[in-house]
Amino acid sequence: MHVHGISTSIAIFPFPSSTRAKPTNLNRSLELKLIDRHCLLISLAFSTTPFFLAKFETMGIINTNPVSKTTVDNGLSEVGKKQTVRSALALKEMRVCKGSCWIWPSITQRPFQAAEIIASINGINHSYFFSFTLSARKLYVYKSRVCNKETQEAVAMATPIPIDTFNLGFIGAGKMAESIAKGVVKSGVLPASRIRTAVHNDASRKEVFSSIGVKVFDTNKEVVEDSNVIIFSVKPQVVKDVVLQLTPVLSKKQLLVSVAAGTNLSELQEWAGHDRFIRVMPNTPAAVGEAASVMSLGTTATKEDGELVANLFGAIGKIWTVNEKLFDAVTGLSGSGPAYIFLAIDAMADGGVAAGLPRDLARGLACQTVLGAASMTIKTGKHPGQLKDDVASPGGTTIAGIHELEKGGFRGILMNAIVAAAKRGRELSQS
Ligand SMILES: NC(=O)C1=CN([C@@H]2O[C@H](COP(=O)(O)OP(=O)(O)OC[C@H]3O[C@@H](n4cnc5c(N)ncnc54)[C@H](O)[C@@H]3O)[C@@H](O)[C@H]2O)C=CC1
Ligand SMILES: O=C(O)[C@@H]1CCC=N1
Repeated sequence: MHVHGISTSIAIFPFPSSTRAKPTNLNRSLELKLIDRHCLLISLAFSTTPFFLAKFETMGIINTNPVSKTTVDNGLSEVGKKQTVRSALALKEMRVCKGSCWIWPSITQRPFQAAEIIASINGINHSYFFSFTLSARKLYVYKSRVCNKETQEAVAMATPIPIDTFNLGFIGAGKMAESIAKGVVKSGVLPASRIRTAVHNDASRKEVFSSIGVKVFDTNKEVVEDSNVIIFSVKPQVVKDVVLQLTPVLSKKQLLVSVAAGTNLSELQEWAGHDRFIRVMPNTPAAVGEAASVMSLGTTATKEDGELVANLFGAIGKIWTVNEKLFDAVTGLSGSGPAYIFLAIDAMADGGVAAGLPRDLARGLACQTVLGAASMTIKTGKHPGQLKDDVASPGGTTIAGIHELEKGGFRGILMNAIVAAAKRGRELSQS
């Protein structure tokens, strides 16, 4: 977050008066901005642009990483440290951090080191440190928790979700929520007592969730008020209304997640007035710990938020992080995919029955065959075409079966199904 439009006056402190009078690149390298009565922004401009990066490297103020100048660095040089000390002393002189003070170093090494120095000189307790990226390469010091609404929001957004005690709430007690809840409880990653939901019209859903041990409220509002992480698991057609209805009770301390197909992060964030959002596309095998999920982080979801969601969905299957533009394709493949395979299993079982097998045996064989083939593809890492060749003996049974599948356009049909589902996801996002 940038500190939008609340600059009332600017004071540049840590440099000798001669340089203060006539700003140079050097004195712009470290400045304190008084951004309101209680808030200060320390802008470490020497790391903001490649131009200054190069400039201050030449001046010997910073040590940049020879490999990457944007992500990792070697920390402050001795000169840079001295500058930071001067800046910290100026802060001390101003008594900015007397009492409480919040400090946000950004993710790179230099601001973090500078934060350490400033904290130590000003007696800021480390518990007030947030490794939260308010701005890629800046450092913010706030005198009090509540400088103004924006600061309050920044504090809330920087508040980590309590990993060991957080409550998980589902808005929409449907099939997908049930699969996730069952999987999460079964995996042991979260006890049922920390999961909440509310039933809407269908009262039978209450029993389904209660039997898992999930706390079922009467209203969505109660779910929101009692949850740190909230998963929107209603249908795409109603997700907008549901989010809008809950916006007044959402807090920026909460992490929001949506599993709705065809609903973009930008829309979700706008409706919720809340950027701490993560979009996930799971699938129902979550219920048995075998989900295939992908996720994409919203604007202010933190690295820790991403880890929390990855941990949650990782406990009920596999999860990948992808660019959000891939979501419709993912929805067509893995989101909807279990249905294609259930259809295939059913059809294979029917084929077995047609060939003379008892129904139970036919279904068991079909299921285990699908499971075995998927597992073998993953475990061997071999191309599925190679594995297919290994099954099909010359002039044998398999190639006779494959011949029939190919005549019916088996592969093309499956490909079309995924493309059609992806297209439908795109349509939903545009409607
Ligand atoms: N079912 C699946 O395999 C997958 C579903 N999804 C997504 O998950 C979401 C939910 O899908 P399903 O669970 O299949 O649907 P579902 O119809 O089983 O569940 C939706 C639930 O939301 C409830 N609901 C409706 N209006 C509500 C409101 N105003 N407040 C609270 N609850 C309300 C309904 O009563 C229903 O129980 C959808 O957005 C879907 O795109 C994503 C991946 C896979
Ligand atoms: O059919 C649907 O729309 C949802 C999304 C992915 C799976 N089920």
